[in-house]
Amino acid sequence: MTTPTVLIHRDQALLAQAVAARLVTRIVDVQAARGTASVVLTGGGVGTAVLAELCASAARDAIDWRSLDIWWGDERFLPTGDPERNETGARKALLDHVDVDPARVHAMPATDGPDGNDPEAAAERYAAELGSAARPEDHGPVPSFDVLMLGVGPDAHVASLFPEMPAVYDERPVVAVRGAPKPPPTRVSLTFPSIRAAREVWILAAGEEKARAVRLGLSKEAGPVQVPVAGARGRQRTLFLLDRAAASQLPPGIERIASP
Ligand SMILES: O=C1O[C@H](COP(=O)(O)O)[C@@H](O)[C@H](O)[C@H]1O
Repeated sequence: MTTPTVLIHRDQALLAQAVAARLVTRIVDVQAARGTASVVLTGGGVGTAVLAELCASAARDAIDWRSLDIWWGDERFLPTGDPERNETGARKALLDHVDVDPARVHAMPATDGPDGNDPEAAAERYAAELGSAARPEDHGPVPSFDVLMLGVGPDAHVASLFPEMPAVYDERPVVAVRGAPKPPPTRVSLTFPSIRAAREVWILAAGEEKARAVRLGLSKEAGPVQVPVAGARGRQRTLFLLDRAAASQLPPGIERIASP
């Protein structure tokens, strides 16, 4: 697993702008090299703010939107269009405003989808969709995503992998989560093996309430079972992209790069 690099921006607004700019550069670079790129989106405050900033940026036109695969790291298992669904937030902030190929927007199933109110079946369906997109060179059941973004909860959860819950031990690519401590209780989530298949994992956190989770995620004090963010690492690169408040309790010895 890669050692994280920490980048600190002044506040959440600047963090979201900087991550949006970084995302454009990453996608454009990958598309220039390979023709297509893949990103995994996150829900949550910063993740959605990044998409809104990307939508507002003139540089968004540098992306070949039709050659981009869009996946999700987790989803709240609710009906299509529910405002609490991560998909709904992403569509409103960005996807409804750019020329994506609908066949390449891989939303996680909703409760009104083909499996109805069965999150285990929805998880299996999403795993199958990921499996179909994986190529031999990925050497695994999911694609080697070019960028996988994750928000962090104050309890250090990432995607819908909550501390000490069964999903943190699961080796399948996608799991159903029942009884999540943060509403809604029923969710679908990528697991650690799928997250770690990504070439780059970007952890996004803003605000004082995330400072402890960020510190634990960067320290050796606890492992991924207790501190899921500590288990989220990319194959080639792991970035912790923070605002100053979220970075206010970093463990000693962590290399950090700060912007004004
Ligand atoms: O419920 C969720 O929460 C996390 C973190 O959200 P935040 O608003 O505290 O940043 C998010 O990453 C995840 O996708 C979402 O389902």
